[in-house]
Amino acid sequence: MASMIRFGVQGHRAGLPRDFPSTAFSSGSRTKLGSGTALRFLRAQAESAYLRRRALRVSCSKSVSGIVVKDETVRQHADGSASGLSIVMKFGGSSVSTADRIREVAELILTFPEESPVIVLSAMGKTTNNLLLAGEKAVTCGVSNASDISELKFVKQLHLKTINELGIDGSTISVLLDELEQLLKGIAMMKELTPRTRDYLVSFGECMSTRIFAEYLTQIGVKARQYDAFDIGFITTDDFTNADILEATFPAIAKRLHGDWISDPAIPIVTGFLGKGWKSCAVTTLGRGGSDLTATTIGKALGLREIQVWKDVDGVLTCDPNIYSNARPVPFLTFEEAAELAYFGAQVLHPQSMRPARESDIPVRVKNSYNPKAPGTLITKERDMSEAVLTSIVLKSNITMLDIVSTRMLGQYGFLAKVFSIFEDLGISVDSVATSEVSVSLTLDPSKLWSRELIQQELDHVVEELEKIAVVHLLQHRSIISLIGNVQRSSLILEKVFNVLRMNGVNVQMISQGASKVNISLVVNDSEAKQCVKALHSAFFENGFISEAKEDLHQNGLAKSALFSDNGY
Ligand SMILES: Nc1ncnc2c1ncn2[C@@H]1O[C@H](COP(=O)(O)OP(=O)(O)O)[C@@H](O)[C@H]1O
Ligand SMILES: N[C@@H](CC(=O)OP(=O)(O)O)C(=O)O
Repeated sequence: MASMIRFGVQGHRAGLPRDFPSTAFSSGSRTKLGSGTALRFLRAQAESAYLRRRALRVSCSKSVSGIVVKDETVRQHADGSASGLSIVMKFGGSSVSTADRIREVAELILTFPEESPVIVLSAMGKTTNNLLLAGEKAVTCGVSNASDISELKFVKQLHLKTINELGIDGSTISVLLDELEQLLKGIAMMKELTPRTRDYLVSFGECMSTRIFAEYLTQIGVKARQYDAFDIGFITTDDFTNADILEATFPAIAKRLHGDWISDPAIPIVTGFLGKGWKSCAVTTLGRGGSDLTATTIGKALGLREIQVWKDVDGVLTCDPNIYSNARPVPFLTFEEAAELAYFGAQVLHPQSMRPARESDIPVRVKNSYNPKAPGTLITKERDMSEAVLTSIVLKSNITMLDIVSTRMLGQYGFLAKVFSIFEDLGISVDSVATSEVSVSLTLDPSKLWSRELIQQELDHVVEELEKIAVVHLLQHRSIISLIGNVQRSSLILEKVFNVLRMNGVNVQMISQGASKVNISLVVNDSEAKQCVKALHSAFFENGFISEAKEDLHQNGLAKSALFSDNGY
């Protein structure tokens, strides 16, 4: 077995200071990594750890000439970088779906020897979906059949096969798999799957993937330490299945990760998606895709240089590639644009994930773990908008829309206030709104619910309440097409949009240009939505629209001096 990199061990080698760590990397390791890459990484890690320890010692020493060094070190401490942890790299389920993928991700991390990353992992492949299905089946299958649930078998087989192929000790995973089976039997016995149990159930996915990855790194000679987010200070609300991170999380995780690294440096491997409810002390989850939020939270807590989220696509794309394969990468986005995009349905980022990054102004890079050379998307506070027109088109389907018309006469004040107080009382939030004095059209936000669909009972209740003050039309099976871009140029965008939609025989049922300045939303029928997205994509990104937009900009004298590139985003 390969020996580990050990920081701070005694030993003196030629040309190095007495306290320089000895770095060992066994040539007999089972790893497929190029030994050059791994050695470079290990050596750079050892060097930077040595320099860091030295800097810390210097800052504490009375004989230091000048306080600058000390101040600098203290500042670095405050923003986390003195710990040497410089970036956070999050890998989603698709990036760690098999043993081969885990090897490739390990190699990818080691190709950045100058970085000391915190790693955040999601569950392997489709494990979360399988665990959820297994839980649903357990409710009705009976205790004696729980062990035979096909999704449980699949999850077991995937993890055992991975351990086997990586050649790591699987004892901790076997224990977790046994616990998982026991849990499903418990659900079968109770014939009930509460949101709290659901969260505990899905947590097995991340708990297993991170243990496997940490053990694999250890085996190839890279010192790593696994962390369960709920044990290191990820404190959340008790909204099971969709918990919010509380402020106390930031100092808690900084203290833990920073402290451990200083006393015994090892790459932290943290479970994405999970937290601990502040009242219940039970495991919570941050909503589907929540590992992105784990990564940005760690980035903010430690004041890291960059947050990287590694996916299976070349960054944020001009539209969902599953809808239209001509989608292409968007090189730059602002936090605001990325947040709107995520909120309005682009699966690529968790809706809340931009908040910690924006608050701490840490750039987020979306990269492809299958194609690391692709530049990806860089998300920052500001970007040059002089050339920007449309950036991305997002589709959110199966939306419910309400047309609400006041039964009172014109001039009645307080109508909108009443409408929104009903939504507040029922705990339902609203996506897009268009209003007149006596009517309001709005779409309901389904994102707070696990299934992402409002249940009929809730809808009936909303309508019942609203009908006390208005005539209400409930319109289901609608889609919101969100146009993320430079709303300063909305006339140009809308001219094109309405041309395209008219040519395709589509009527827009609601339009909303929000205060955000980056988003115009259109509501159309579900049945027409995908076709609209394709047509809009072709018109904006494929058929010379960018040249038209440049021409328009010149003619209108909005930015005569702006220099245009061929890239029209
Ligand atoms: N605008 C978009 N840009 C990029 N990917 C998108 C977009 N809209 C939807 N997607 C989908 O999001 C997927 C990546 O997000 P996700 O599955 O959450 O990644 P991971 O599990 O690796 O974190 C892509 O494979 C793609 O199918
Ligand atoms: N495993 C969780 C959390 C997550 O973030 O996953 P991913 O990074 O694969 O989207 C989920 O499937 O929701």
